[in-house]
Amino acid sequence: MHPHQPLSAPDSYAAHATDLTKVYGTGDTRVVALDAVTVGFVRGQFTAIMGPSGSGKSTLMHCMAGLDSPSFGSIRLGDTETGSLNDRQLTRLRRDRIGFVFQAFNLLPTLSALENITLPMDIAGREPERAWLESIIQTVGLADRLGHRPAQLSGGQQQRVAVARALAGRPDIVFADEPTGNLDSRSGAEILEFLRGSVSALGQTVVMVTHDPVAASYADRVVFLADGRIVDELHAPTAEAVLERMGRLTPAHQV
Ligand SMILES: Nc1ncnc2c1ncn2[C@@H]1O[C@H](COP(=O)(O)OP(=O)(O)OP(=O)(O)O)[C@@H](O)[C@H]1O
Repeated sequence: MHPHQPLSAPDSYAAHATDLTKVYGTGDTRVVALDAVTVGFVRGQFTAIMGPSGSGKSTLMHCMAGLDSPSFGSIRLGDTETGSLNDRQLTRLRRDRIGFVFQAFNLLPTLSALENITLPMDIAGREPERAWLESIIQTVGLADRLGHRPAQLSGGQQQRVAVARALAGRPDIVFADEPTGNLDSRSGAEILEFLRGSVSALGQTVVMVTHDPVAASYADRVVFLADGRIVDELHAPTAEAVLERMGRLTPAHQV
């Protein structure tokens, strides 16, 4: 062993991108959405990704989660280089090791809350760990709603189902894309508390794209993107500090 190991040894990252570049289109329509981004998400941390509209937040998340493929560069999830996987292996990795929460909940309308929560595991043929599942259902406060269909639940309750679904399989990492974007501030705060609690109490790793400085203040770290590059980061952020940094990144014509 080398006596001077770096503080963040490679295996301390749940996900890591090196020189990640994504180019859409060609010629006149060519857009460099990500420009040689190198970033790591440490296990057991809650990271928020912020930046002006079009700065590459969703592209970064989609590439890291294996929903989109990089033009150049490499991505590691745990110790797996995703570039070396074929489509089937990538689908399985997404299913087994990644949890997703989307702005639009994405629940299946014909299934009950409980069936939605366990669906990814049912598809994978995995038995949920009972104690874990029950603790998640308790934590998100859904115990008395498990038989309800999504249409019988409020937006906040539907998003709680989606968070429980993302956590149920104990994924290596949860990616949340604007999870509070469709919620009133009280329901949004609940969802952020659950995500925060899954990191602090359960050791989950969460990466969340958001436009909201208050939402970002629940994270351990905020990474700021502008024009496809990481331009800044904040640790232990306050909403005020995030707002101030965002103000410096947003071009005057967008204010
Ligand atoms: N499928 C696509 N085809 C072509 N261009 C795309 C595609 N997806 C994204 N882009 C472009 O890449 C750039 C980054 O987009 P991205 O959606 O990652 O930004 P964002 O920061 O998530 O924006 P927003 O906050 O508005 O959601 C933008 O210029 C966008 O127009």
